[in-house]
Amino acid sequence: MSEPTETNVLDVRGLRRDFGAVRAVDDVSFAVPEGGSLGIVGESGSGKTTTARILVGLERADAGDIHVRGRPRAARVRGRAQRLARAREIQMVFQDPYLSLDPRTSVEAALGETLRLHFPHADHARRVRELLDQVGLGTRAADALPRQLSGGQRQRVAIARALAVEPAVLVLDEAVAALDVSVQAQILNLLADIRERTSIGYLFITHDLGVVRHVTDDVIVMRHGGVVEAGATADVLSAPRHPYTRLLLESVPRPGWDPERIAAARRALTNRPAHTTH
Ligand SMILES: Nc1ncnc2c1ncn2[C@@H]1O[C@H](COP(=O)(O)OP(=O)(O)OP(=O)(O)O)[C@@H](O)[C@H]1O
Repeated sequence: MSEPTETNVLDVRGLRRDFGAVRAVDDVSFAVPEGGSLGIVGESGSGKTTTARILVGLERADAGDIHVRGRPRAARVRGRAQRLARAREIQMVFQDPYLSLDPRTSVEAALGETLRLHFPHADHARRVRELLDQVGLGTRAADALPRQLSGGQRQRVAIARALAVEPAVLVLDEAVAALDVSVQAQILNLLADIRERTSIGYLFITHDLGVVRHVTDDVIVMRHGGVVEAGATADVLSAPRHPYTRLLLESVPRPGWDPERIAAARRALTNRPAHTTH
């Protein structure tokens, strides 16, 4: 893999994490160019979330390194200034914004709090309006509490709060999985618009190949902690090379979907050694 560069907002090399005997993340490497969008797909337990948690600093890596805009991401931080600088590198949006939004804090107060922490001297009222506008929420939403908003609106608030920090990379961990299909489409369109207007890089962690197809340029497929296939999304989805990727694609329900055939393919795959690459 090439050296970390400043034109890549994110470079990850040789990431590894063991939990006892389980190798949750096994020599995982990838890069996200400026303004790029990478999908990480794989079934439950394949190591996607652990990878994301290492990136944002919720979990430590046993090996590997992470560069943001060509600079090494510190494994440990000391003090407030370093912690804030680190948060400005990578922000994460989770599946359930209920868990990350304080139920007693209005949208405006939540955004204001983040802005005060990171940009104490800026004009916060103006920036709150800009952020609400950027995520398609009118200023009327400013006074609302999380419970007064729909799931899609809450996710817009979570995205606005992440953007408030002006991060280099936004990690979206199953960020649309809990939403209705039509709301999902709205949020994915919103994220695509934001990407067009900024140099932010996206990392979409998802089990949903439909999401990957619509919003990522490149994709890596994870299985048992390792990367079994990587490439341009269009190529990987139209001509998958690894049997596991083919199985994932066949598992997407569609007309003519045959559960028997998928079960047989799954059985065949289970008998293969876990770490074959092609
Ligand atoms: N804190 C932990 N302690 C022990 N094992 C863990 C821990 N976190 C994850 N694992 C194990 O690591 C492996 C990868 O889990 P991970 O959650 O990263 O997968 P995933 O692909 O994100 O799955 P999901 O979509 O269900 O979140 C699994 O075998 C899981 O049981």
